[in-house]
Amino acid sequence: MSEVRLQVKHVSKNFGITKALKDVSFNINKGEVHALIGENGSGKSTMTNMLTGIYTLESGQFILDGKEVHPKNQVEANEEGISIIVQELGTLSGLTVAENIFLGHEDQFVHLGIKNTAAMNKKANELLQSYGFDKIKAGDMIDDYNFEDRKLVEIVKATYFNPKIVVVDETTTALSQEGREELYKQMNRVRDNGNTVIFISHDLPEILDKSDTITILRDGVYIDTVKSADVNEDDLKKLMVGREVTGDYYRSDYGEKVSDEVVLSVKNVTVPGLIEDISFDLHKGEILGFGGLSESGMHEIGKAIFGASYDREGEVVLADGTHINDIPTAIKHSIAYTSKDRDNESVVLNQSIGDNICLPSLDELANKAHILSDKKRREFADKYAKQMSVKMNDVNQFVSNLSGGNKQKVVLARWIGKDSDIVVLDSPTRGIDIKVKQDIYQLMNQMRKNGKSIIMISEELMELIGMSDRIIIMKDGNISGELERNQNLDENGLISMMV
Ligand SMILES: Nc1ncnc2c1ncn2[C@@H]1O[C@H](COP(=O)(O)OP(=O)(O)OP(=O)(O)O)[C@@H](O)[C@H]1O
Repeated sequence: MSEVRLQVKHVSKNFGITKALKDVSFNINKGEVHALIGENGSGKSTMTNMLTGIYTLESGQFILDGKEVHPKNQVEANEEGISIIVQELGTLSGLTVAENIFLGHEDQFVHLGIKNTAAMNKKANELLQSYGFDKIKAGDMIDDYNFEDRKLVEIVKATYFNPKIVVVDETTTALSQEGREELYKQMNRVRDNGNTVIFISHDLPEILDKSDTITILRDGVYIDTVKSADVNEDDLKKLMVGREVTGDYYRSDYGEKVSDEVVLSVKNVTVPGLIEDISFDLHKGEILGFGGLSESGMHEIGKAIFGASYDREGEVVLADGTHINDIPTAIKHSIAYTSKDRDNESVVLNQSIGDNICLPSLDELANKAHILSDKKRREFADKYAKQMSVKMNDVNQFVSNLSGGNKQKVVLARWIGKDSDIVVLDSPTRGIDIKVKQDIYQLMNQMRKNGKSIIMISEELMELIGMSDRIIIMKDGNISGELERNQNLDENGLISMMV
């Protein structure tokens, strides 16, 4: 019999009229990776945020190794032996790598009121080296590192002190293949030390492969706890959604000819240090996929097209000869863009769902006197929020209060509302549950059939293979290969061009 590490007892949490968790009880054992799954907004992060002191526990109990814990913040949670790697950026700008790793635990480096920065950096460098993250230097500002490397720093921060429970909240889809492997390695290490990982992910094959036990939540209600070895993907889908999930997931067509009409040309584009002399054409009605490792430069392609790169050289030209050099010109000429760094670059967190959805469409929605009525704003936002199944009370709710997947749906709703002709999607289904993922794939397929052109940049090799007419693979800032849509493509074929 495995020993119980954490008892979740009658836990409930309300946010205003939203009942995020309703009387949830279950146990988590020592020495296991325990997955927590459920659709967007089902209460997974609310549960783990309370356990890790990010939210306050409203009613119910967390019993850790037989003792009730009630952390009021993350530092207190760490002291109880609980840590978390969050969905979005969990490191703080303006601090060094070492300061981030030891945030809230600097006391160990303070003597007679003076912080010994050299000692802190030395300890941090030793840790980074022991994880094999030598490329990251303790004394550097965290801002000098990209999203992926900052996640690696978070892994160190959350695991170096050998905690009893590490929560990994929807982190893997923010990482490239190499980053994921690093994370899995650390998750296994935690488990092999007899400790516990609470693992949140929407990737069901990954859940089945990496976890020992799975607890399912639906609409804030506890559904079941099962052994991973006893279930398959379809069982999990049914438990999550409450009914059989059927129908095509990805596109099912092969051999359809893509139009020769070029809608956008990228010519000799260089962003110093990131991408070098990149050229390609995008065709009408085409889904063009971009894959690669984190340092490959593929995420910069989206920014470069949208006029959002600093120091870009070369040209991005539309079929009518318009040059895209800045974001307003891109939006004016019907280009849409969603960034991988959702909270910093895609949504305006401190604005409502309605404002976020209407943002690029304000000109079209306003009357001749440039006034936008509240009714019109609400109707427009409501229509597209509902089309994307955003789980919300109403469109006046702040985006900062939405679950991660629902924030992503708002970003997509904005651009569907705008009805752009060229849509650049960086990591479009990150953090999105299986049902909405299926909707998004169908939507992309419909957009393609309607003559829209899509660039999809993704770490998800299966979605690249499943959805793209053509896939460009990037490596070290250059194009390392190109593949046409065909039934025989597999992940290994792509990976061989990426590494
Ligand atoms: N700070 C908050 N204020 C108001 N409502 C919130 C807040 N945090 C979460 N909620 C709501 O609680 C519900 C559960 O959200 P939660 O983030 O726990 O879902 P989740 O299962 O983690 O979803 P996802 O898979 O999208 O990350 C949602 O309806 C969400 O909008």
